[in-house]
Amino acid sequence: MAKYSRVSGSVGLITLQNPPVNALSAAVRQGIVDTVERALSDPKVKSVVICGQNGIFCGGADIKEFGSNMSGPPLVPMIHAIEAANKPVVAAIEGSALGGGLELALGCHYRIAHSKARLGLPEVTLGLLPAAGGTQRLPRLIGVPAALDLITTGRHVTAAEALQLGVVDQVTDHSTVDAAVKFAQSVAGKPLDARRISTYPCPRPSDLDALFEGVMEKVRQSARGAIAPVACVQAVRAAATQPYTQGMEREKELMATLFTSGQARALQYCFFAQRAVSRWSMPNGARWDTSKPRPVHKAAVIGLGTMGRGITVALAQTGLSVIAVETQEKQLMEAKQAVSGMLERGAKRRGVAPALDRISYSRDIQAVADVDLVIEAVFEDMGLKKKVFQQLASICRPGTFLCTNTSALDVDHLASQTHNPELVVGMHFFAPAHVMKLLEVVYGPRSSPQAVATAMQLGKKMGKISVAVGNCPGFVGNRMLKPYMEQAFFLLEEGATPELVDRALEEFGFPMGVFRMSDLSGLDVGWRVRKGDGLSEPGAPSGQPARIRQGRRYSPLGDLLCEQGRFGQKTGRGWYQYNKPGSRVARSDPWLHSFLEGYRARHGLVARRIDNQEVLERCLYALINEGFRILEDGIAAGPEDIDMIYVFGYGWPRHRGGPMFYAGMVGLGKVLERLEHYHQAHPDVPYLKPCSLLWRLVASGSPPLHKWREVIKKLHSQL
Ligand SMILES: C[C@H](O)[C@H](C)C(=O)SCCNC(=O)CCNC(=O)[C@H](O)C(C)(C)COP(=O)([O-])OP(=O)([O-])OC[C@H]1O[C@@H](n2cnc3c(N)ncnc32)[C@H](O)[C@@H]1OP(=O)([O-])[O-]
Repeated sequence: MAKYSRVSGSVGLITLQNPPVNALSAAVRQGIVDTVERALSDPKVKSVVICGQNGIFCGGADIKEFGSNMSGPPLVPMIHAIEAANKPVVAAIEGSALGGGLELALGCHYRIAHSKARLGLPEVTLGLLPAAGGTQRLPRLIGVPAALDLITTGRHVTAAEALQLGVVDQVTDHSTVDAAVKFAQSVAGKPLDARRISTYPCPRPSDLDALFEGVMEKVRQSARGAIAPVACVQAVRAAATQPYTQGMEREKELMATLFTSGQARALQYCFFAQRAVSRWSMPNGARWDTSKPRPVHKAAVIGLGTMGRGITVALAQTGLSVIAVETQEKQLMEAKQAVSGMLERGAKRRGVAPALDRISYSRDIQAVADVDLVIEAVFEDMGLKKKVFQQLASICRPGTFLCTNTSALDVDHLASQTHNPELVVGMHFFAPAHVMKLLEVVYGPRSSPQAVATAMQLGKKMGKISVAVGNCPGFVGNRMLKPYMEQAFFLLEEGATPELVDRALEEFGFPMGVFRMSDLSGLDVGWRVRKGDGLSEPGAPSGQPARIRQGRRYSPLGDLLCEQGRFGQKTGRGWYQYNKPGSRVARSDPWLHSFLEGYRARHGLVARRIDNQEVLERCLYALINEGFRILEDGIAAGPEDIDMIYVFGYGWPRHRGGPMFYAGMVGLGKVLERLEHYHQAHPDVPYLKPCSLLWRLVASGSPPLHKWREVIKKLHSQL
């Protein structure tokens, strides 16, 4: 919908009306066509202003319409009509002008933005490209390199940067509509030919081919198999090499290749899933809209190791006052320095003052007596954490929320160390905690909805994608990682190499394969967990490490490397070799290959040829199968929760939607059939045994993902 009014006597004011972001739905597009026609035919109107209701210009095309048959007037001719108008049209940009919203503004003759506005063409993040003239008008307005940057990254720019780039003509700190109306009056009657961007020649950088080859190479590398960024470069190239009309044809052609692609569906699924996970629910019926968070003004962090420091920075950057506690003097001094450095670098990047004064440091845990919420981040040892929770329970004032950053330990067991287990939840950050977007908020059976609501709200305040999950070993992310890693180890036993497994996973889109990731995070981390699970000790009478533990197949490969001090990057040797401890460039290690051959010979294993498909099916389907068990157990409320955890915390390629979305794309029947196939081949690997929820979904015709919750609900009601 678009509202029309005449203001200041001679200005036609068109207001887009489609809350919350005035997306260009069919009704809004029709409204624009009608109101523009009205303004142009109204003799009293000398100029026109287009603005958006509720302080936001336009969030672009209506993404919700993409899944259905698009109706209503198409965008391209609608914008052409505005550009061709014989009266000046001024866009008054407040809040956001994104995607089709910015393309609409680029069709206008002038653009006035509020200083707090954000502008951009983020279509590439939805697996698309700017298909309403953005790839043809923006390069003509701001030049090819700048346009390539905005279109291939999809990043939002501030009004100040937009002015500097030439995207907008004026920036105001006051009412943008008033400024735009005044401006529109000032340009009434002035010639417009020089303001029709599509008629501009596109500046041709002298080294055009070299520029595009360079950008294409960079884009292909960072895209990791995503097709939209490549198409964006091709579309802008058309702007630089062809007349506008042909360029628009090329833009349309390329968009057609993307619009129905699986990647576009995956990325648009992620857009909505990212927002859906904030609408959390718990098996006991507590929900986001019925549980009121309690405000947190003062927080504390206990333990200033790597995670504690990152959490302190993330909290301080929200403007909260933070008490950072570390009992070891040396560790405290190092932490102070590290935290200040992280805050200063972050502030410089964001162009704000560092929140150094928000943090006070102490060696005495008594200092946290008066805070609203505490996050414990001491060493991952249950004994130590229990002691800290007992101390906090006696020190903190009544009602203080006690949160733990444990990545796998039993949150409810820690809650038992206090008198108020309802105030205890897990807040599982991912390293580096001030950078990684994911936060698993872990509720135990006694955690109160208010504790979960407060932790979720604090997560949002820290700019995190917070996902509420139930308490179980490894919660969601690490629990699914176990079968994934286990399969990778088994594949090495059967003939694969770390290079082959990692290459298959990186070609799938992961930034790092499982073995390079293991070398980065340290093989000793997993070793400690396996020891904790009582898995990594006993050897067979033959002296050979047993390959059956706790009644299931087990691969001691990781343990054997750790026993030789091969912890990965930190020791310069792991699954790969590195120039020196701490260096990051992985090189194949002949020692590792002969070690694997020796290991297979000792265990009577015969290496066989393993291809990428088997690597992907075994590693990813085992992980997905555990995802179905997690849904069955009610640990995660829906597939979106699992998918956002893997996209934001474990490097699952966003253009593949997430493990559960991917399973739907592959076909649940196919996933089930392949798991059965591998389980028959490896009956001693329970993680490959298809989960009953998967059977049930396939039996009910493999419903689309958004219908899974109904099947899960029915399953729980029958349990
Ligand atoms: C031809 C053309 O070339 C092409 C093809 C296109 O134009 S493709 C489209 C390109 N546009 C985009 O990529 C911009 C997408 N939106 C955003 O980046 C953000 O929304 C925002 C504008 C910066 C506001 O952020 P926010 O934090 O204040 O609120 P929110 O929670 O994010 O959003 C509030 C609510 O609005 C919904 N929403 C937001 N943008 C939407 C859109 N473009 N279409 C439909 N719904 C949208 C969102 O799902 C949420 O719904 P619900 O969860 O409440 O039910």
